[in-house]
Amino acid sequence: MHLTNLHLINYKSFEAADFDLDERINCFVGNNGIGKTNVLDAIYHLALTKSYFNPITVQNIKHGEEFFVISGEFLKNEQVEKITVSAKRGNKKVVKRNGKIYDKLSEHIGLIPVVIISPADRDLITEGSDTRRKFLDSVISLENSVYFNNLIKYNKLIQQRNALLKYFAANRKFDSAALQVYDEQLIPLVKEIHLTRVEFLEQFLPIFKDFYAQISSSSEEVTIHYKSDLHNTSAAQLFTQAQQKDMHLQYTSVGVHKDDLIFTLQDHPIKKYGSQGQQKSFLTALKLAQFQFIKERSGVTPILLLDDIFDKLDENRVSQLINMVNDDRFGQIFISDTHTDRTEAVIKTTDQSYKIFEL
Ligand SMILES: Nc1ncnc2c1ncn2[C@@H]1O[C@H](COP(=O)(O)OP(=O)(O)OP(=O)(O)O)[C@@H](O)[C@H]1O
Repeated sequence: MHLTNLHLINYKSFEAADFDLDERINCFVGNNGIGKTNVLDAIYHLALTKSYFNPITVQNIKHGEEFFVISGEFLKNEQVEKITVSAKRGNKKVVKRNGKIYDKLSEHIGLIPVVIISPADRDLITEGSDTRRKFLDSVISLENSVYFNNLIKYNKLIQQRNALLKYFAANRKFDSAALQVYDEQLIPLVKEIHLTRVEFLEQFLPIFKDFYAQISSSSEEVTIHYKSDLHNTSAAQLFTQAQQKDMHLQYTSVGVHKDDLIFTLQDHPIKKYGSQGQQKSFLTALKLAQFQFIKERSGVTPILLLDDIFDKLDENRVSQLINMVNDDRFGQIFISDTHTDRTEAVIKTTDQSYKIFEL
């Protein structure tokens, strides 16, 4: 699958732009702030119906304009898929597939698999546990709709349970039986979500470690620990034990919405002890493992968006990375970089067709 052309109107910094794309490698080069990342983001937007960098739709409309349109033609299984995403101030976003408007944007997810590797991924290391859970959930959900639906049910029940705890506090009462009605519905969901996460990580971890070893060409030991209260305590016990605390806090303090992933390098948290290059290598390996996982499960090779990829990596890691993507495992790739010469020199070492767009 690949994108053959991309057309933008009033998308972020672009008034109008057209790109006829190469089937393999496309590089967008130019100075800081020129719009390289915006092009990659437009492709992400076409695939996943939202921006990777700014989920607030109106803020993706060019300043002073009323609407944006992104359209692109993908060639998938020898069929053309024309996708259009448009948004007008004050109106809902419209996504069309071959001229037909989707009733629900979620119906589009999965048609065009895309993986982005960007400096913004550092949030996965620096930010709170919800960022890492979102990543974990998005990778699993893409190929497991039961998991996705369980998560939706679970989150709804937690919201309702929290509302009940607030009601108890406001009315100075406590009804353990009413709380248990929620706990009984939550318990099987907690068990399933926890088990799916454990099983997923067992499969994902070796792929991730393998990519890290390739990029770093070293024996630096990296791993991902799945932190969860559910490893040692049953869901039923957890909810019962936390009842008093939850009453006091007025929210549910235990459950799979408190799980986290701990990223380590040589057994130490990478957040505190990893260099910038090691952190970038870690995140790149994480995203490439996501790529591999989606590819294996869906049978479709995702489009790979490499934003500012050469920044902070030493020459050795850059060349390892390029060696890796110069492989039949990968399909169409988009790269953004500030240096035309550097990009061209690196890309020329591959035996792939490429186009360079100077912005
Ligand atoms: N809604 C918008 N309307 C107009 N301009 C916008 C909008 N949103 C973002 N921009 C502009 O887009 C530019 C950023 O573009 P982008 O992030 O693609 O740059 P870049 O070429 O990747 O830069 P760098 O090399 O620094 O990463 C900024 O100048 C920003 O002001």
